[in-house]
Amino acid sequence: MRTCNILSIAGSDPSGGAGIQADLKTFSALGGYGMSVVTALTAQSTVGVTAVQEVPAEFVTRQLDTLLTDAQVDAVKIGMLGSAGVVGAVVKALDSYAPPNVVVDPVMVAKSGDRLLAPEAIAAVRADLLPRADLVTPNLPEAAELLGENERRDLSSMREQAERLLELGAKRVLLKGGHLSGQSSTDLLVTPDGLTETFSAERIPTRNTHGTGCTLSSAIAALRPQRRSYSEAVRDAKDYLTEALRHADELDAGRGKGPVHHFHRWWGSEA
Ligand SMILES: Nc1ncnc2c1ncn2[C@@H]1O[C@H](COP(=O)(O)OP(=O)(O)O)[C@@H](O)[C@H]1O
Ligand SMILES: Cc1ncc(COP(=O)(O)OP(=O)(O)O)c(N)n1
Repeated sequence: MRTCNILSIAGSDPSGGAGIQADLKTFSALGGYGMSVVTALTAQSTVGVTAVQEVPAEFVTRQLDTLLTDAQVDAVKIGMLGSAGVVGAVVKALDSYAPPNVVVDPVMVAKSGDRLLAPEAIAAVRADLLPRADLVTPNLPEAAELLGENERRDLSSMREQAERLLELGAKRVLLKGGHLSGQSSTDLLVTPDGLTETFSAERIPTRNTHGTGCTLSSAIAALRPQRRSYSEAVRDAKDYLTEALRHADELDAGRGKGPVHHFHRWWGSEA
């Protein structure tokens, strides 16, 4: 069987914990062949982001056209886009090349509190990008921003917010509960047929959670072509992330919130 090509359209994180670097590690660990289109450069460590350098939208288009006129991709993970211009460039490419399995992580603010999406670009993500997503994976603050509502902190309000996010046009919504507290970390998958599935994992007691959102969305993109459904891909992606969190304290990548560990040895089974 041909190895699946998985494309990350995202920003660079020199610390290797999030962004393009996390995505490519995840794709490789899960048996995919990773490709990347860089949308922004960040000067970033485990402590925080000190600067962001946008990639001009025209150059994002050039990267996408050059790659997608040559290679067939089996899934796309979209992360940090930075500006409305880059959102527009990505939307245009999705329309031109119609890649399958588009997973959108609507990255807005890093855990360090630094902004990774211009406030004026949120409207373009809502109106133009979400309707082209097979799955959107917001965390709780991102869901609230997309809906123009307050952040919700309980499962039944999360379910209502996920349903309202579906109305914005994404085919499926995985609302992530990593920002809640408690013994478990629970995410909700809502699909237009009215089904809601709960994915719960042990909450790993570590401060090294840099890149959890990037890792989860790229694991789903890598696994979707290898699984029968989004539900199976989310289940296995969350298992992969939970193990990467469990081993995070083995790394020493800086003084702040460290990255998760893309630990290869345990992973090997196919559905
Ligand atoms: N300490 C933890 N233990 C286990 N899973 C976690 C932990 N923190 C976050 N997660 C999981 O990581 C994924 C990303 O969650 P979240 O932190 O909400 O997103 P983001 O990184 O985009 O802010 C979710 O599946 C969430 O349940
Ligand atoms: C370049 C880049 N892209 C995305 C993020 C955000 O990553 P995420 O996994 O959502 O969470 P934190 O890294 O903020 O914990 C980023 N920081 N940098």
